[in-house]
Amino acid sequence: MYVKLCGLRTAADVAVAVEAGADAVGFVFTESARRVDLDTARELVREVPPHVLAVGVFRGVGADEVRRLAGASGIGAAQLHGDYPRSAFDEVAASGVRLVRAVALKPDTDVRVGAYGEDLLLLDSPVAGSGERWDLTALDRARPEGRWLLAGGLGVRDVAEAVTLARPWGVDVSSGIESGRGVKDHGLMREFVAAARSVGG
Ligand SMILES: O=C(O)c1ccccc1NCC(=O)[C@H](O)[C@H](O)COP(=O)(O)O
Repeated sequence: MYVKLCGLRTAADVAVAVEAGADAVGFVFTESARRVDLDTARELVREVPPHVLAVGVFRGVGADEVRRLAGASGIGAAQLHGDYPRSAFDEVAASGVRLVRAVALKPDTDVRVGAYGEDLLLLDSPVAGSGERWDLTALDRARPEGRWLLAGGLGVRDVAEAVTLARPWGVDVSSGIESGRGVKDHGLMREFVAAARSVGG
C-alpha cells in the first residue's frame, strides 16, 4: 500500500514521515493554511531522501509557474488540482517532474490512469484538502485500475475500512493527520501509515 502524507510544513514533519515509512510527501504551493513558500519548500525537499517522492501540490497556477516552482524547489512530482488541460500536463512533464492528476469523481471523470500523462491518479473529495469524505460507492460505476490513490477525509480510524471498500493502489491524507488546521500530529502520522498498511499487505 503506497502512502502519501500531504501538507507537511516543517523539517520535523518530513523526518517523521520518512521514519514512519511514507512513500511520498506533499508540499502545498497554493492558497491554503498548509501553504509553504518557495524557500521553505526548497529546504524541506532537501530533507526528503531519494526513495521518497517529494510532491508539490498546485491549483489555479499556470503550467509555466508550476514548472518554475518545480525547478526551483526540487520536487519530484507535481500534483495538479482543477481544470488543467492535457497541454498543461504535457508542459509540466517536459520539465522532468512526474505528474499526479487530482480529481473528484464525477460521472464524466476520465479514470484511466495515465490519460493525461500522469504517473498517479488521485481521487479526492470535491473540496481538496478539506478532510471531507465522499461516497466511495461511486467507484462501483467507475473504478480506476493501476496506480491510483484514494484521498478525502481519511483518518487513522477509518483508513483500513476505506481501503477494503475502495481497493486503491495507495492512499493520501492531510487533515486526518493534523491536530489543528495545517499542524501535523506526528503520532497520527505514524499511526496512519501503520493503519493504511494493516489491510491485506
Ligand atoms: O491541503 C490543501 O489545503 C489543498 C489546497 C488546494 C489543493 C489541494 C490541497 N490539498 C491536497 C491534499 O492535501 C490531499 O492530496 C488530499 O486532498 C487529501 O486531503 P484531506 O481530505 O485533508 O485528507
